[in-house]
Amino acid sequence: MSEKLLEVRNLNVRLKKSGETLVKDISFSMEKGQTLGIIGESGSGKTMTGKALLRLLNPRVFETGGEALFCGRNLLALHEDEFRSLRGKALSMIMQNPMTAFAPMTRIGKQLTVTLSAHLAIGKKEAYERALRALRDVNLHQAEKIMRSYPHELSGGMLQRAMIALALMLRPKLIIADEATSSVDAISEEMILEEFMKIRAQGISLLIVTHDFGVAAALADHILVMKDGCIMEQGTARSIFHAPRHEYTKELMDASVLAEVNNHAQSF
Ligand SMILES: Nc1ncnc2c1ncn2[C@@H]1O[C@H](COP(=O)(O)OP(=O)(O)OP(=O)(O)O)[C@@H](O)[C@H]1O
Repeated sequence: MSEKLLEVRNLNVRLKKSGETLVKDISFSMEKGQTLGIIGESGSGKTMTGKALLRLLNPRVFETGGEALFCGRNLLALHEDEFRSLRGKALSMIMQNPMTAFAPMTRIGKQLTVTLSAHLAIGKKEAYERALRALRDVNLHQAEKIMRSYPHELSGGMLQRAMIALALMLRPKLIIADEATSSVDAISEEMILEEFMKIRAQGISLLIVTHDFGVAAALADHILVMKDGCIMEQGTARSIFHAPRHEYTKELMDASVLAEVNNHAQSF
């Protein structure tokens, strides 16, 4: 029998001040090893959904309701300490802007080793060796040099890979990736997609937030389509791509194909 990894029930996000609801009682679930793509146009509530699950929304601004059971524990209700020990270890994230994942004034190596030491009972040398291995695993060959570098000394694509290394280091059960390829060039995008494919092959579940049908098509086995904070449709990638039921999904797919063609045309 398949094992539930994440079960989201009636998740909602509201702006405290205006009372506006940005995510409207959405429900979905993920099985172990599954890759789910959340797709929708700008402003549809994809990022809010990912951030709500990771508890990254400022509680002074946003109110989050509903349940998000991760391995049976409600992420939204866990005590801060419990949640912190889960985030990074069992649950990690890859964001659109890798600069937000790293502290700007601390060398990459220090950030990786501190993360490892915070979660595992290992010494400094072991942490250093593991961090090096994690960087090499994502094809960052000059790993020693990268360990000595500050975030601003790396290219966008390299930093994105370093962030993937950081996310993978503790062998999480689930990685939430938000527009992870949006801020890099086409070559880096291709490489990052390859890294995601490797992550999938290791049986780690992925929740991919993207506006790009191409990214979702390359990676996801299940798709959830969002609009105005609601789920318009969800199902296997095959069913969504081959027989979309909703007009909005068709429009999104057409827009994505058009963008792809335009990108291609610009490269000539
Ligand atoms: N800090 C904020 N304060 C108030 N409203 C916000 C804030 N951030 C986002 N929103 C609103 O929440 C809604 C959902 O935004 P969200 O960022 O989740 O969209 P998205 O689907 O991820 O789009 P994009 O791909 O452009 O990031 C939008 O209407 C947006 O204007």
